[in-house]
Amino acid sequence: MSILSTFSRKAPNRVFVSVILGALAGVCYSALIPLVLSSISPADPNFAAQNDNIESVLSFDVMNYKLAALYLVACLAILLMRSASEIILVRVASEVARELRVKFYRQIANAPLASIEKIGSAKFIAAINIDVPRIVTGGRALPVLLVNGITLIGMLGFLLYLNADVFKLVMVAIFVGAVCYQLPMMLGSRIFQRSREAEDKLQESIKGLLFGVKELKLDSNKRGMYFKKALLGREEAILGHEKKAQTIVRATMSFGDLISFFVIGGVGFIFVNYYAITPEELIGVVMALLYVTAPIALLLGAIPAIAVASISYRKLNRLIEEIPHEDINPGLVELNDWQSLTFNQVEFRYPSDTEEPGFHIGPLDFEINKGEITFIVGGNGSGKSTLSKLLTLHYMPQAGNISFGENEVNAASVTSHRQNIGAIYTDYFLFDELLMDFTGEVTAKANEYLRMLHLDKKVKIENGAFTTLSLSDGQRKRLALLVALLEEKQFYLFDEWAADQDPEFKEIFYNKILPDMRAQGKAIVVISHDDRYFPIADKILVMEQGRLVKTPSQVQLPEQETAIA
Ligand SMILES: Nc1ncnc2c1ncn2[C@@H]1O[C@H](COP(=O)(O)OP(=O)(O)OP(=O)(O)O)[C@@H](O)[C@H]1O
Repeated sequence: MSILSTFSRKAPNRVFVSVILGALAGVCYSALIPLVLSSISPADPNFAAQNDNIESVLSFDVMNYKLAALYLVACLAILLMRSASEIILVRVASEVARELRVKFYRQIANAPLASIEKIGSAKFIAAINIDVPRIVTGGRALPVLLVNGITLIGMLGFLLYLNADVFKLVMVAIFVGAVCYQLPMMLGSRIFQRSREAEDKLQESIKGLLFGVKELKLDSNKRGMYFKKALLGREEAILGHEKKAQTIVRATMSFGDLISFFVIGGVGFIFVNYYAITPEELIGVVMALLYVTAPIALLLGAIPAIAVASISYRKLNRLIEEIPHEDINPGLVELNDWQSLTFNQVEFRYPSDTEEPGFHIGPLDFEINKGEITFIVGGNGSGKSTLSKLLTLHYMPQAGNISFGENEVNAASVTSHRQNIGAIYTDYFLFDELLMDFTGEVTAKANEYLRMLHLDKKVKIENGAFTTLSLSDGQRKRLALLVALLEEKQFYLFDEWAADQDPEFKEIFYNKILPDMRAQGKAIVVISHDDRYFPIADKILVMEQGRLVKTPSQVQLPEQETAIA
């Protein structure tokens, strides 16, 4: 079983001990009935001597005290071994959950950006929040399966010892019962699978609700339609699947519970008429069959959790397989100093799921120099953000090459080149922690930037973290700029940074910060529609339909050098 193998890969020794303890608990369980029966059976040769075999323990008369002591020991052994088996496996399950999540974090961090964008965040969140806990729940049900499975085997052995014909009857009943049980269970499992697929889509809708709550609140009609189509529609679909699957599973489980009573009835009312069976044997058989109903019920109860866990396990593994590992050297290599970043015949195309080919960019040829400010301008959808991801090495060229000075960017060096790049994208993320070594010098600089960006009254930096992120959009973006500046990179890209800043901060950004950075010898690329500030640029690249164009058709450029494709 794949879940058990995951558990045993994680902690082979502990899982082995858990299995052995579970098995021993099952053996002890199955020994309880024979012990009681041999104590009270009149057919027992010791029975006659039982009255002589009474001991007083704690002022109670205990008949057949040796067997009683054995019974007590078996009970205590069951208690200890079953608890230990379950505790061990539950702990391993928690560790497996943590490991699965960490594996996932690493996989996401090491995946190419294009793959993460294609798969979409909802699927990742669903996997972490739905599949991992289900796998753990399924794992926790394994000891139940084990203890009760062994008990069942033990009791079957006891039945064989009591009466071979009854044993055969029970085996036939188990076979027929298992077939009748498995078929609907498989159907239920398939419906659970459909429900799980629907949950991915629901996560997407929940994301829409959270991120689009402002728009939805403004328009009741829109909100109603969103609830109906995206949320309730998908909820209904999941509910329908779950109800169907649970009905099948629960009905099948109840049928499974009854199998042993059918067998008891069959033995008590029919079997006795055809086969010779002594009353003592009959009592033993009926007791064993009654006793076995509880393990069967527990066994059957554990199966749905394990079936659901298996579905989640497969789903998780499929997703893990779907996330490619970026085939690059994760280590750092020595790089030569560089003055220019060069694009040489660079081309990139988005993959497409339709007949229509994905957006294509290139071939692009240009240089970005240190000590210069380069603007990238162009209309919506012209490919500026796509180019920004090529410039910051998240997308790799599918043709042509990118070099920093003499160093061509390749799989061996890309991680090292990325260390030299700082960027604020349009969909930037602001971490509340400043993830850097905080020396006195850095603190002084951070405080200076806070003052310059008029944030010193709003935010402080304490223990390497911002005291608050409850800020306006413009203020948050200024904090992102502060972080970027503190990182002291050689090459910076700002994608529409100033778009939501008021004139005062636009002025500071374009006429103070950028020129200061240029004076420090940084290479700076600014994607912008702020044509008022185009004069500060040393070079302007104009994008149109994925290409650099000579004549800007959508933007009015100042009289200045325009870089050409
Ligand atoms: N992740 C993606 N997968 C597939 N196609 C994409 C993806 N991102 C963008 N595109 C496509 O690439 C084209 C260029 O988009 P891009 O975001 O680069 O333009 P842009 O110039 O930055 O536009 P804007 O000024 O509106 O931000 C668009 O037609 C878009 O459909």
